[in-house]
Amino acid sequence: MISFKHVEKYYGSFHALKDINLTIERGEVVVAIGPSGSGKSTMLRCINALEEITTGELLVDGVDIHDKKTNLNEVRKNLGMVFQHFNLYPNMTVLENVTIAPIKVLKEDKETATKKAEKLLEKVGMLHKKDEYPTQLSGGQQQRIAIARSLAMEPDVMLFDEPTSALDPEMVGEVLDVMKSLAKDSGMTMIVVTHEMGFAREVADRVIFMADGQILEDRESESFFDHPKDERAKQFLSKIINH
Ligand SMILES: Nc1ncnc2c1ncn2[C@@H]1O[C@H](COP(=O)(O)OP(=O)(O)OP(=O)(O)O)[C@@H](O)[C@H]1O
Repeated sequence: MISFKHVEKYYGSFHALKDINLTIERGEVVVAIGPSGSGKSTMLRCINALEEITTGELLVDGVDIHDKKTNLNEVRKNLGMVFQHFNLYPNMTVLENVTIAPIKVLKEDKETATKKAEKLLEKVGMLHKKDEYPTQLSGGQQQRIAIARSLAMEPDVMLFDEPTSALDPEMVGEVLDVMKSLAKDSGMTMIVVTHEMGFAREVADRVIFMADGQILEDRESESFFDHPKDERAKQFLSKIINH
């Protein structure tokens, strides 16, 4: 469903992604880990063309998204993205934040969009806040709403870019719990960039370890955590675990 073939990415003269080859199948939960600056976010952002690739090929459901002729809006409808910062609309209620895109983009009528939004808000434990405004809510609550907002577009794939790293520690768990249930109950294809190793170990089917713009490991999660092969992956894990 997502396929990188020999993808290279430069920012000016800086080589951010080096020969990335990666295939992600429908329903897989893939977690990308690695040191800061290793290219994880860049890789994720290339998938919905928030970043352009320099060379190589990147297919999403068979569509070459970096082909100038591709209608990116169509492709992006199927790719939900949750960022570190939640970017909710501050002047809209929680419910309006979740219904706006389905009404405007998917042309759903208000009643259908509202029913769907309420179900999703219930799923992320935020239905009781539907008439409040984002600024009245905690970071963890806002991030759960951001997840509901993405899901309202009924994407095939959810991309998460360090969704818990801007949160106070006591709020991380509630967001990870929502993501866990999404991974386990919905069969959603998910690609998650995170520093949360417990989450990766528990939820990921596969782990990708990146360093210096390269994928150094791409393996089933359990085997990766039990026996990392790459020296840098070993060091990375031992540093994180000893912290
Ligand atoms: N717009 C940009 N212009 C120039 N360099 C960039 C840009 N975005 C990212 N980079 C550089 O590319 C490298 C990879 O960045 P990226 O954000 O993908 O790393 P990351 O692994 O996600 O790191 P972190 O865990 O800190 O978010 C970094 O060295 C970063 O400074």
